[in-house]
Amino acid sequence: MMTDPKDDKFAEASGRDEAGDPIPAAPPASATPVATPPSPAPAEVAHKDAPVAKEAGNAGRPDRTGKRAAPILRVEDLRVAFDIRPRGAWPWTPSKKLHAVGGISFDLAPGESLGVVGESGSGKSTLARAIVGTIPSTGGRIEFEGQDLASMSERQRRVHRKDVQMVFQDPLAALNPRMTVGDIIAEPLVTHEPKTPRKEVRRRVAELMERVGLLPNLVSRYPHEFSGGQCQRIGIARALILRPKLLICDEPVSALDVSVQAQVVNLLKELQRDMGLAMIFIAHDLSVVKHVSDRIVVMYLGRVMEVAKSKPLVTNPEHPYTQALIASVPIPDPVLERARKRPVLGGELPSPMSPPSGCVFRTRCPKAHPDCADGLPPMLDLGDGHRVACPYHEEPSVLDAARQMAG
Ligand SMILES: Nc1ncnc2c1ncn2[C@@H]1O[C@H](COP(=O)(O)OP(=O)(O)OP(=O)(O)O)[C@@H](O)[C@H]1O
Repeated sequence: MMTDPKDDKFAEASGRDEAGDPIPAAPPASATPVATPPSPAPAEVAHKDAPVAKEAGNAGRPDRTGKRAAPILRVEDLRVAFDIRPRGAWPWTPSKKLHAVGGISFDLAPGESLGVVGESGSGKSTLARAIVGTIPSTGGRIEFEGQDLASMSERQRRVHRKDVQMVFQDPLAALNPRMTVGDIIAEPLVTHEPKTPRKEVRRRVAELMERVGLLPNLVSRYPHEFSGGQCQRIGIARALILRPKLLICDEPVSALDVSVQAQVVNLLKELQRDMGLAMIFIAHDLSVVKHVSDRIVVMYLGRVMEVAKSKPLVTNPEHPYTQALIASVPIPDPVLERARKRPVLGGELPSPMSPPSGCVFRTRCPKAHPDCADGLPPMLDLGDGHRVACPYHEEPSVLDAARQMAG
């Protein structure tokens, strides 16, 4: 089973998280161009008589009194579709709809960290952009601090843009090559709070550079003088300068070397905890997501397949898709990896222009039943915030089959 710490690419962890899992270690710094200081869907059509969860989410952590905090973010039956017109088509040719997000629901509590995993094309970035407000939703509702995003006034939108910040996948591409690092980090502050005295701007930039592990005296350098990991630290500092309440990290480490990935993952985890940030951490790699997330949402073709706290999701996944994702995580040791037999997720992700009827995963599901084509599977509540969109989740796990194959 992939959750064995030995199988994990962060296995050289120096400590353990509260779930008892190893946390990624900060490996020795790789050669870098400049010095870095020591780093400080609700059920729609149920086709079984099964208990149905109202939401695919769960408003976050209990506070000291045991009460659950009101969610900072509530996503309810969110849909995002794009109009697609074939290249070279006549202007009057009717466009087709590409359903990138097809009815997603979850909650996020203040200070909670939520992982979102799924293959490329499952709608993760579209979900992120809809929450930030850079693309409109075509259905459902996004509430931030109780305010419906779609009906916000211009003033409320400005506040929302400050409170919700993003860290992007390609750090170098996300930074303006003509601006100094100091100006890049300061830009959101100067734009949103233009009356901030220059001395205070400089102070906050220096403080953040130090906090993310960059020497403040590099403030006048340009992005090309930094390594990929350092550029991502610059991107993180820029995202934090407005002291946001929610940080959305969209594949923040996928473009980085594996050794640097662990450093950046650790940094994000530390910042999230120390600053009490709510965080959505998007990645296709479950072994990265589990280290930073209190809970994980598993997406497939624009829909939620499973939601649970990180530990149970990884050790006891219920949905065949989650099981297949876990079974397909490679083992870093090439000998063990060659010896391992694992069920490979067959076929390609279907086109979101014409998704399968019923359960969208059924065309690749090793457990598919004929009635999976009949209607959307119910989102079943297994207790403790664990929800799964599969009425056949109690059948033997795909992972059990993998273990048997491996002998
Ligand atoms: N602006 C757009 N116009 C048309 N289609 C889009 C647009 N943005 C995304 N899509 C499509 O929506 C679907 C979901 O894309 P999205 O980028 O959200 O997935 P993802 O899970 O983030 O994948 P990746 O990990 O590759 O970024 C894909 O089929 C993609 O081609």
